[in-house]
Amino acid sequence: MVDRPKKPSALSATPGLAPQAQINISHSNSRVSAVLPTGESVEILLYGATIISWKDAQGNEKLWLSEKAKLDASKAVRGGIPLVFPVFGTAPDHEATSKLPQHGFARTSRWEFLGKSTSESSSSTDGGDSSVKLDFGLSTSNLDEASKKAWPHGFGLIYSVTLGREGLTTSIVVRNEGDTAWEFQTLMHTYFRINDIAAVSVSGLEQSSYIDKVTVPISTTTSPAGPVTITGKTDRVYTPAGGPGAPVVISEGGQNKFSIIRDNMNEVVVWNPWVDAKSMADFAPAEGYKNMICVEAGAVKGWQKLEAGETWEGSQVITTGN
Ligand SMILES: O=P(O)(O)OC[C@H]1O[C@H](O)[C@H](O)[C@@H](O)[C@@H]1O
Repeated sequence: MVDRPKKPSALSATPGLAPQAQINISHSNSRVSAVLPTGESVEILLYGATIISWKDAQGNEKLWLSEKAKLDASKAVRGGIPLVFPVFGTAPDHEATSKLPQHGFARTSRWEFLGKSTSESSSSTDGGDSSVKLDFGLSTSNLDEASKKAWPHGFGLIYSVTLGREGLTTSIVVRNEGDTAWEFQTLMHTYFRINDIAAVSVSGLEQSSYIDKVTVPISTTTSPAGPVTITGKTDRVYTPAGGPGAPVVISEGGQNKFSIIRDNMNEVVVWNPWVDAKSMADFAPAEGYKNMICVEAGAVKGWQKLEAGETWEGSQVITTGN
């Protein structure tokens, strides 16, 4: 027997063979998932291009998903990261979008998976992909007849989900593919999973103007100097004073859990339905409002206008831990 003290053992010794992110298409071509060699993972429904799971290397879920969320394309998903476009809420006074359902059609339309556009390899000795980017597309031709009729504009969206070891980035490119100008709003409706809402605080929203959608009538005010805590039904549209580049941080028990920085998304919506969750048919368990907080990056105050042929891009970068 030949002794081979230096037999090749590590794939990472050969850069071309470094472990890659694994992409899997499942559930009759209706879901896409990606797993990094280090174990982080993300799962996306083509229905709405809704991210329904994001786990760290240890398998800990980062997003809250209702136990009664519909994942069969019958209703917008309650949890994960639904994508709002071209209207946030409803806009009865904005004629061009007034016929659309709450939060528009992007979250209830079937997107196309455009594939893995890039992956980055780590240069460290453990080798392998340290991130992977998945692209999804939606354009006028993908819409059902009702949506086309309600919003008869030529458009194209590319939504990119980048899974990394440190976090998750979502970005959207909006393009006017028609021959007249139109306006839109967009938002990434992230449901963060937390253990106990009573221990959660959100910083980065201090001394910022916000619209309070819970008061009757809706009011606009400026937040105090301290971080935001949630002690009842909360539905606010903040324009953080620090601008998109200043992090909005969700802490629990004094520990940073998530940090969000934004590009071109000037607003941050903070939503927790509190005990109203009990009257939402797809919200389960009813006490689940204690385990979630929506902190949503968006461009939702006023409208983004695109002339024919123009594009707009917005994104959020979510990192975990300190
Ligand atoms: O129930 P949905 O249509 O998914 O909306 C859920 C929530 O989305 C946003 O956070 C809005 O600010 C809320 O007013 C709304 O209740």
